[in-house]
Amino acid sequence: MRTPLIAGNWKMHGTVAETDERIAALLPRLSTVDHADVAICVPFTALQAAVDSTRGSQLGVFAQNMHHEPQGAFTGEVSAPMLAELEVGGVVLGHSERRTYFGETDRALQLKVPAALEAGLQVILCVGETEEEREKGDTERRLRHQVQEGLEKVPSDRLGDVILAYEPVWAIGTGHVATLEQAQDALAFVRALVADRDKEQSKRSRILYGGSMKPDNAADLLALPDCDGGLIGGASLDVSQFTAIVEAVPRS
Ligand SMILES: O=C[C@H](O)COP(=O)(O)O
Repeated sequence: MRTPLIAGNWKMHGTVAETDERIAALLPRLSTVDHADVAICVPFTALQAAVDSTRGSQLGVFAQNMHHEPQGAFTGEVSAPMLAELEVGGVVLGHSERRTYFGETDRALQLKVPAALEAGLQVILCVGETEEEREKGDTERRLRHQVQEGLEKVPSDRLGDVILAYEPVWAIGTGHVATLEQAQDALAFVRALVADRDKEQSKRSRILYGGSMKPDNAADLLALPDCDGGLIGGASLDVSQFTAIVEAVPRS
């Protein structure tokens, strides 16, 4: 009932030329994929090229950030209507790198998430604890805060439209993937937090795992009961690895 999503977060990788080249290699390998949604999240400067070269294909294109206001005196920022005008399909919000390096706050996300939905964009809202928070036993407290704040201004009937990505910060780019038990516990906890707002909507919520997902661990993670896909960083830059992860999605 929930279509799995495999989203490749390219982060700050991909000139226009590299984007065209990678998409050209990727599309033929996705032509038989009908069991999952697949998307790439590319830098702002590559969005137009990515939209143009994926038009009519099953590969979606997401941005990696946006401002909550539709326009205004916010030098260097890009708004949700601007992304929608480019025919970008969605946006990643609250990635831990934005929280850590660029001061992204839960309060800002409270405004960004509904603004993106309002503009017709899909949203992948990232949440996850640091290593220190996990060691202190604060994982659930951290996730509760991030999920509740991020969804606070989302109307109840749109809650299930928000894709959540559980990404333990200590697993991102480290090769140190969460155990299956850690991942399932956190994914189920995130779904329960949505259910606290609206149980029916929580059954629609797609919840992804992210953090060192690779071809050799993807099948086990993607088979977890509350795992509806993956947000893939490093491995998404390699067409063979990314395709292998898409192929690892269970066919129901
Ligand atoms: O957005 C993706 C995550 O940060 C995961 O990155 P990674 O697969 O390189 O660990």
